[in-house]
This record gives sequence, structure tokens and C-alpha cells, in this order.
Amino acid sequence: MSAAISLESVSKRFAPAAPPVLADVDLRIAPGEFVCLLGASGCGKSTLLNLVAGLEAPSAGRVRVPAGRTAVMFQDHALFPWLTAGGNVQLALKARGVPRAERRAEAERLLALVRLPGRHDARVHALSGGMRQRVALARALAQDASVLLMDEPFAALDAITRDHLYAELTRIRLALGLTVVFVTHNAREAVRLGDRVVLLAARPGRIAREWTVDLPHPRRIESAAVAGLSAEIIDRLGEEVAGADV
Ligand SMILES: Nc1ncnc2c1ncn2[C@@H]1O[C@H](COP(=O)(O)OP(=O)(O)OP(=O)(O)O)[C@@H](O)[C@H]1O
Repeated sequence: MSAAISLESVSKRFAPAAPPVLADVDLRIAPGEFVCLLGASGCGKSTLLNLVAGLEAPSAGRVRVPAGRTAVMFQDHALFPWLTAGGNVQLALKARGVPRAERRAEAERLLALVRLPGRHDARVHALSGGMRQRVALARALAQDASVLLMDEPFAALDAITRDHLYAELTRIRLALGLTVVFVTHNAREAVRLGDRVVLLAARPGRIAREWTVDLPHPRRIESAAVAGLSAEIIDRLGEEVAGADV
């Protein structure tokens, strides 16, 4: 089957004399698959994501994204505070070439999709952290990408807000058939969301282990099944962190 994203023998070093950050990474991600990247701090998760986004080039190997356009979402929502929620979304629509006359209605539709109906004219600074991340998600969706790349997008939010956003993200990605690569430090979050969890080892970053998450949706983060698989992953992650000496 054709991949949405494929990395073939990918290595990355930031300076010729420096040790590689990623070494010989092979990864194929299927269309519509949700893959969580987990690993010790500094093991190269964000670097891998940036390679897929095309923000960095590999030093060796090949990165291909046959699925097409990618959109990125970070922990910091990076919204323009002087614009409204809808204004931020419209900016992405404009960049995509959506005609001016259609932008407002489309921004309203996307805000409703992330469950912010009627908030088009809300100022960003007047929104809660969770609402801002919803706007950031709407803005990412406005790029009409089939691949969503997310770098710890919910790490700064409280547990209850995060839980709501897990449900929203799952609903939206299944409805739109998005391929998602999601970087996290949190094994439970990875099992709650992912179809597959990929554990990276550090120095150099490489794939240490993978788990298929064969649990039906909706999943609950506190369920025994999610907790059980997370415990196994956390044990393995602990071995990697100890080995990485960080
Ligand atoms: N532009 C850059 N120039 C030089 N070194 C870099 C650059 N970007 C990342 N690195 C280095 O590459 C390594 C991996 O960084 P990366 O941010 O990919 O790790 P990470 O697993 O996402 O870490 P964290 O979980 O702490 O966010 C680190 O040692 C980092 O210092």
C-alpha cells in the first residue's frame, strides 16, 4: 500500500563534525494513520517532525510525503494576538488562495468544527488556553492539508482541557481522514490518541520500538487498557532515558 509519509535511511546532523541527531531512521506511515512519537528529551522527535514538514533537509536518506500538503501545530499556539480568532484562521485561508468573499464563511465553518461556533470575532487574548489551541487547530485545518504534524500541542494545558481536546482531535482526524504525526512526552496521551506509538532512542535518534494501539475509540485516558499499555511503554521509555544519560 502506498504510504502517506515515508522516511528511508534518514540521518540528520546539524554540522559536518557533529554527531548525528537522527541515524538511519526508516518509517512508513499509512494514509489516515495517527502515529505518536515518544522519546527522551533531545532524542530528535522535533527534528524528525521538521524533516517531514520540509523545514529541515535530511543529511542522508529520503523523506517523502506522497500524501501532499502538511500543516504544523506547536505547543505555543503562535496566533497573532492583535487579530480575532477568525482573523487568524482567515490568514491561513488567504495564504492558500481562498477568495476574500469566501473566507469569513469558511473560517466560521472551521471554528464550528473545533467547537468554537460564534467565536469568529473573539479577540485571541480573551480566549482560554484550550480555546486558543482550538483556534490553532482550525488554522492548521484551514491549510487544507492531509497531513497534520503536531509537536506537543496540548502540553501546556490542564488535564481536563487536554481530555476535551483529545476527543475533538480524534473526532476531527477520523472525520477528515487526516494522517497525523504527534510528538509527545506523555505515554498515556500517545496511547489515548495513536494508532501506533513509535519510541525513539537517543544519541543518535533511531527507532527503538513500536506498538500498535489496537483499542477502539472512544478511548478514556484512565481506562485499564490505556493505562496497561502506557505502563509497558513507560517502562521501556525509562530504559531509554537511563541509557541516554539525560
Ligand atoms: N537547528 C539546530 N541546530 C543544531 N542543533 C539542533 C538544532 N535543532 C535541534 N538540535 C539538536 O538536536 C537534538 C535533538 O533535538 P530535538 O528538538 O529534535 O529533540 P526532541 O526529542 O524534540 O527534544 P524535546 O523532547 O526536549 O523537545 C538536540 O540535541 C538539539 O540540541
